[in-house]
Amino acid sequence: MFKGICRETHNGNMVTKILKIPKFFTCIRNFSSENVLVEVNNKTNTAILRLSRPPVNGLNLEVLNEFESLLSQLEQQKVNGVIITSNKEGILTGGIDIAELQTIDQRRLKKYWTTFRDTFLKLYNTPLLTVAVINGHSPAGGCLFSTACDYRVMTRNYNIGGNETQLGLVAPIWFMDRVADLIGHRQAELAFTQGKLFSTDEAHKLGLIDEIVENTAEGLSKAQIIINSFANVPKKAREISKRFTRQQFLDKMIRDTDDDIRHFVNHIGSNETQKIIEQYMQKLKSKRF
Ligand SMILES: CCCCCCCCCC/C=C/CC(=O)SCCNC(=O)CCNC(=O)[C@H](O)C(C)(C)COP(=O)(O)OP(=O)(O)OC[C@H]1O[C@@H](n2cnc3c(N)ncnc32)[C@H](O)[C@@H]1OP(=O)(O)O
Repeated sequence: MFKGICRETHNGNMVTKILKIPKFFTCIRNFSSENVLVEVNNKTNTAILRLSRPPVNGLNLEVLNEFESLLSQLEQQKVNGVIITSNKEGILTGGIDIAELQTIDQRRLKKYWTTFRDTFLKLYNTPLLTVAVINGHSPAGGCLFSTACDYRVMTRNYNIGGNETQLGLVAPIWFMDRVADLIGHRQAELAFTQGKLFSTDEAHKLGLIDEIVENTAEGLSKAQIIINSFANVPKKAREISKRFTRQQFLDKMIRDTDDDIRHFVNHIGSNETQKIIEQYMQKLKSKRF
């Protein structure tokens, strides 16, 4: 017997069921964590990771730790590809859970930012094939994490980009670098100085995303097609090529670790930024944009 976990919503409550599935019939391996649902299709050996942290899949410390650990498990299992999406159509993630930024405790800020960077690096650096199915809004941290994937498809009529400047915050330089890799330096400069969120169409025209899809189902099947298209590419050569094309960015990010963490702690931990964050949270709650 194979044990799987199935999570369903009944009358608004999340219910977790332990399933006993005869090995012979199993086509899904399922090892979800608290905030990230995972299923691996035994036939295609492809994993789908669905962010599942109501209300907006905010990236708090727990989500980041779970995500990083699940990716490590999938690397060990040598899956053929990983598809990253949201369990809630309409929002990939609202980015960093702002509650994590509402502190001047330097040790907490340092811990959060170290984990945030490590999780991004894990995704950016994984030898696995990764496809983001952006099935909803993807501001700030959400956009950043999707740029770490090898390929991005996005459903229509949502927004993606680095909006930090609009909030009175400054995005990390490596987010700017990564976006510049995809859309070019000039467009990245305009985007970050304005804190611009792009529509799906705009993001596609610029190259921030690779393809537009109509809905999550089409996104998932498109992602599988992309993963399949690598089936005949020698695995080792693909992995080394991925590493080589990403090496320069990686080296810079690692070289700048101490400066980046210090800037984050000083920037977010200042009373001035704390006021800005507090005001933004109030606006968000009262929907005054
Ligand atoms: C000077 C040197 C500097 C050096 C480097 C420093 C580096 C600094 C790094 C700073 C980086 C920041 C990156 C980020 O990710 S910041 C977060 C940015 N995210 C956003 O601005 C998104 C805000 N949210 C939205 O736009 C919308 O909520 C949504 C995601 C489009 C969804 O809209 P929808 O209408 O469906 O839902 P609501 O708006 O009603 O939201 C539902 C409840 O969720 C709360 N919420 C939303 N987003 C967040 C969030 N990111 N964190 C925490 N909470 C969030 C919202 O308030 C609602 O709560 P309520 O039900 O209690 O009212």
